[in-house]
Amino acid sequence: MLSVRGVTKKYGKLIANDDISFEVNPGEISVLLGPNGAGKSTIIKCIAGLLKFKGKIFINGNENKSLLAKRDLGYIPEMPVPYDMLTVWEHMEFIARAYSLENWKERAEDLLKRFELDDKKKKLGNELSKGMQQKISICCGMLPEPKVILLDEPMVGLDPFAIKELKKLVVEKRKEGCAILISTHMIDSVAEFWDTTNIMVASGIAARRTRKGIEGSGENLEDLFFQIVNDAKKENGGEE
Ligand SMILES: Nc1ncnc2c1ncn2[C@@H]1O[C@H](COP(=O)(O)OP(=O)(O)OP(=O)(O)O)[C@@H](O)[C@H]1O
Repeated sequence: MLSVRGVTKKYGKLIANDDISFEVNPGEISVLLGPNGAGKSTIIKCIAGLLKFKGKIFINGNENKSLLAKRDLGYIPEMPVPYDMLTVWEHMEFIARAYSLENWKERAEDLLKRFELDDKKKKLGNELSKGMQQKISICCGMLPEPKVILLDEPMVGLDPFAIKELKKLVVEKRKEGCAILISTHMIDSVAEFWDTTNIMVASGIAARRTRKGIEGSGENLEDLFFQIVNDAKKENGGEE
């Protein structure tokens, strides 16, 4: 389970996350929606332990910067950063060693196959296309079988086959009981499988919904998103 409690993150004077709280339960796919600059990547980086912040974040009950929390956490960043001088297969080996994984080779082979990297095992990180970099980043993030998974704009740069495979993988992970947080602008790309959503506007959470709630009220997630963002803009004196 992921628990974010009262997180505030400032970059100098700019408040990027203002007292953010939410939870993602095991077996739940939660989507973080919001316009550019709303603060989605910042909260994901705070959860991943990459930024200092005020507040508390727990991964399965452990503070996010602890080793126990890191063991349970998988992070697929918005911008993949493969190691230039490691081959695709060496990326898998590196992660396996870093996490002291046992019996990982078959799983690594399977992941590489699913994302069509199995014939590119000898290619170096700096020889990969942007989409291939994103794919290796997904494989690296998933190899340790994390229980809490963060995906920041995961579909960007992927071809339709990889998008389909990633969606399948995410749904499988939900079935296995993982807590999954996906940040995206592409509402369509998560329409089939989201369970809960937090809509971020101007560094805060402007609305939360469950799929059941939306379906019960006859609302549509995309219409709701535009309405909430436009209302927030009006409140802030901006244009609609
Ligand atoms: N390293 C940084 N230094 C200073 N300001 C930053 C930094 N990173 C982000 N910001 C600012 O923090 C705010 C939130 O940015 P963030 O990247 O979290 O938004 P986002 O919702 O992920 O946006 P996008 O959808 O465009 O990726 C923005 O105003 C951005 O300019």
